[in-house]
Amino acid sequence: MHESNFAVLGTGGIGRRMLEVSTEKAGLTPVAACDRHGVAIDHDGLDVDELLAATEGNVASDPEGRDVTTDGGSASTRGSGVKQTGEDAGVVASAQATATETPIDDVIAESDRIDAVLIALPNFEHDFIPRVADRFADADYSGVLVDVLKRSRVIGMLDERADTFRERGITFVCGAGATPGLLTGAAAIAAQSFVEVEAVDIWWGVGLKSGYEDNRGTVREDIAHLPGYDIEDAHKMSDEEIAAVIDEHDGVIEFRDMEHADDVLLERAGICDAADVTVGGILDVTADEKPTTTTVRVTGRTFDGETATNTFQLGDDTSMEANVNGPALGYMKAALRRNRAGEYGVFGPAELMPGF
Ligand SMILES: NC(=O)c1ccc[n+]([C@@H]2O[C@H](COP(=O)([O-])OP(=O)(O)OC[C@H]3O[C@@H](n4cnc5c(N)ncnc54)[C@H](O)[C@@H]3O)[C@@H](O)[C@H]2O)c1
Repeated sequence: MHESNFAVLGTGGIGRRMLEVSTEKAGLTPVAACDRHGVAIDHDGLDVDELLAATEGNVASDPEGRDVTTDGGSASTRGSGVKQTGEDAGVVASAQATATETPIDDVIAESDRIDAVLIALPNFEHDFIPRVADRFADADYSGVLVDVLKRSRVIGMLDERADTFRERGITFVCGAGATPGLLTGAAAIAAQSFVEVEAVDIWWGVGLKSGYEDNRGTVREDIAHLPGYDIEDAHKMSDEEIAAVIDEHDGVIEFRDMEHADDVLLERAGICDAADVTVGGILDVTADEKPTTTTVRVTGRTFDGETATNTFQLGDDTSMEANVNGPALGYMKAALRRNRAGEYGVFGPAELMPGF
């Protein structure tokens, strides 16, 4: 088995769990992790237990540009037990980390010794992740980049960079979380029974009571999918305003017709038209139980003229973190194999599945 090392950009709700899950995957050593305020790098392998203990209840997820104090908490989060700003916020609380104003550049400076980079950064500017990828390419990084982004429009921005990635020897896997990611891959497999796919319906359920504090970033981004909001609104809203939206829905928010990249990722793999894909779901921050079972339905026509629906469901006891991070690391391993074989460019999760 090949041993590979990797870095995590962003140690928020997702990135922290990425480090934790990686300790259960074979042949992966985390060697770098950063957030907005700090960076930890150890080419012999980070002490994940220490890093997780130091950052427990201490995620530096303060969205850029909002009013924050420097005394240990934004006005809105002080007293909530979640330390989001200030000198010891986030990864710098770990003995392995140092404070820095250039966390991503600090990882890039070491990237000639890093096989893969998992990007678990927020997506409040659509081109943020593509621009981060540019910085790696500009530094002549050669290796794997994986993101867990959600928005359809970002895939095209990455595609525009595919030639550069190929020149540099970068294998980029985009949209490799749960949805898009795990569920997109499941749809690609379910489609194999058919010669023509008519519809792909993705319906997710997330119960986030105990995980809410750690996943404020994701909840904020989800609110941008509600009618009347966009990501700029969600970015600028105070924590109180976010809480007010959640309260208006009694803590249970239903989303319809979300701009999730499952659509363009299935189209680019030749499975169906993007217009035939719908994504929606229910987020419940009042309970840990999923409010609805996460289900993928793929309807199509078989070679012998039947129309049928293949259905894939997640177990109700699998958490959002399990369904994002297991697949992200799994797709990273698939990308490492491709990278070693000299396959470079931009790949979606469906392209790493059986072909159509
Ligand atoms: N595809 C999926 O199924 C799925 C599911 C959940 C979350 N996500 C995505 O995962 C991403 C992360 O979500 P989260 O809940 O962990 O967010 P979060 O706000 O908790 O964490 C973001 C992290 O990025 C760091 N960060 C922000 N700007 C930075 C910068 N300029 N330089 C260095 N670090 C920076 C923050 O300090 C924080 O550690 C989001 O984009 C979200 O959409 C995808």
